[in-house]
Amino acid sequence: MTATAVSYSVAGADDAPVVVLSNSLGATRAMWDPQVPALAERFRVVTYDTRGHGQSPAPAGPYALDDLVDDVVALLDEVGAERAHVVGLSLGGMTGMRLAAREPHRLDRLALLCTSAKTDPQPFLDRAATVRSGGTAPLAPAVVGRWLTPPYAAEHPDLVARLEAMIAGADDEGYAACCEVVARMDLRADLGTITAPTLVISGADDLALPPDHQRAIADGIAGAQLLTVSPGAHLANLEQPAEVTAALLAHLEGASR
Ligand SMILES: O=C(O)CC1=CCC(=O)O1
Repeated sequence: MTATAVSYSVAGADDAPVVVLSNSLGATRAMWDPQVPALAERFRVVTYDTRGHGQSPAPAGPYALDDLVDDVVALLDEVGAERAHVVGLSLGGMTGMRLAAREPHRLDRLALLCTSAKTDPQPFLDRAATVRSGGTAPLAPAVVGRWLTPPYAAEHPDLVARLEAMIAGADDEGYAACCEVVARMDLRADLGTITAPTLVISGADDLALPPDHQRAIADGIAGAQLLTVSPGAHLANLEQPAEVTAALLAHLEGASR
C-alpha cells in the first residue's frame, strides 16, 4: 500500500535535530501539547495525526503496522529529515519500534511510552467491531477512563472533555483499522534487533497497557532505560508532564539516566 500523507505540525528551529512524536490510538497530535514547547527549544518537533485520526486521511483498511511506518518514513521525507528521533506512545510506540527495527538508518534515538510489543488481541478486535457498528463516541468515556487516573480526571474535567472529543473525532473505519493493527502486531522478535538508544516510560497506574508490557520491552532492547512515573495512567505524558518532558529531553540530548 502507498504511504498516506499525514497531517502534521512543525515547531522549533529549522536547523535543529528533528524529533517526531507519534500519537496513541484515538488521540491526535494535540496529546503532545504539554511536551512541544520545551522540546521545541532544542529540537525541530514534528507532531502528526496517525492515519484515521485527527486531520489525517483515513484510507480504506485493513492497515498493517508497516503501513503506519511507511507514513512516518514519508513524513520524514516530506520535512527533509534524513534521520530523526522518534517518540511514540502506545500505538505510536508500536510504530516507533517497528520503524527502529525496519528502518534503523532513519532513526537516532527512540522513546517509547505506555506501549507494548504484544497485546491480547481479542479486546481490540471486539473494539473494532463495536466502533464499526456504533462509532467511536460511545466508547470515549471508557477509553479516557484508562488514559488518566480517576483523581486526576476528577480534577481536570475540561481535559477529559477534550480527550473524549478527540476520540469521537476519529474516523470510525480508521480507528477500527488501527484497533486491528494493535491486535495483529507482534514486535517481540523485533526488540532484539533494535540498536537505537531507547528510553521506555511506564505509567504506574496504566490499566490499558500495564507496566509489565514496558518491562518486557526494556528487557528486550539492549541497553534500554526504564522509567516509571507515578501516579500516571495510559497517557502518562499528560498526567506527569514535567517529569516526562524532562526525561525525554535528557534522553534525546544523549544524557539518558
Ligand atoms: O486505547 C486503549 O485502550 C489503549 C491503547 C492501545 C493501543 C493504543 O494506542 O492505546
